[in-house]
Amino acid sequence: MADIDRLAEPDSVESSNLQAWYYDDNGEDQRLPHRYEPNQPASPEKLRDLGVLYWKLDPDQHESDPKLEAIRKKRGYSYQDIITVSPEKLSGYHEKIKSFFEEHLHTDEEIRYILEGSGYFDVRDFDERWIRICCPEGTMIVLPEGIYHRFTLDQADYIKAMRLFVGEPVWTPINRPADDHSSRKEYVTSFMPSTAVTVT
Ligand SMILES: CSCCC(=O)C(=O)O
Ligand SMILES: [Fe+2]
Repeated sequence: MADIDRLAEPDSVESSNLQAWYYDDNGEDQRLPHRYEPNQPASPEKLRDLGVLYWKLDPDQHESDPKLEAIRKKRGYSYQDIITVSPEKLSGYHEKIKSFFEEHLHTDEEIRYILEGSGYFDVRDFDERWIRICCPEGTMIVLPEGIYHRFTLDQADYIKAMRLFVGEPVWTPINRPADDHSSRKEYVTSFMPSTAVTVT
């Protein structure tokens, strides 16, 4: 394997220290962890099967990180900017926070690298359950095109994240229902177990 491929390889199921769990929809503040009692962890295999990729990186190195460079090059991430989400830093904070938490998909990958603070991405599995992915500082996460998801801050109310994109960025959310959208159909065909083609 070439060096760049090796460097750009997502964290493996074995090496992952990502925390994810099934979301207890108990009506409480979205910023709370929403773990079941007892907790129901979602495994790295499960996230892999849903097409979610992640890396643990060193945010102190983000301006000159060979690993980040390798990921950008390998995956064609030509665009990057930095977004800070907090009541003080983000204009239109209340509307944006609300729209981030509406269940939606995108016509491209959603790529975020958490430089400071923390938050939660929730992704839908194929049994219609939410999986909450804890994203502390240093987490780089890729949600595949067409996956239903949402984002919330946690109770610290602060995240600073790098947003990456292939080409000119399109941040538009397509709210659910979007089952007939080509990005959704493509996602379902690629990742939903019952539609996977078995060759015997
Ligand atoms: C973690 S970045 C803030 C959220 C966001 O940009 C999004 O959900 O699109
Ligand atoms: Fe999104």
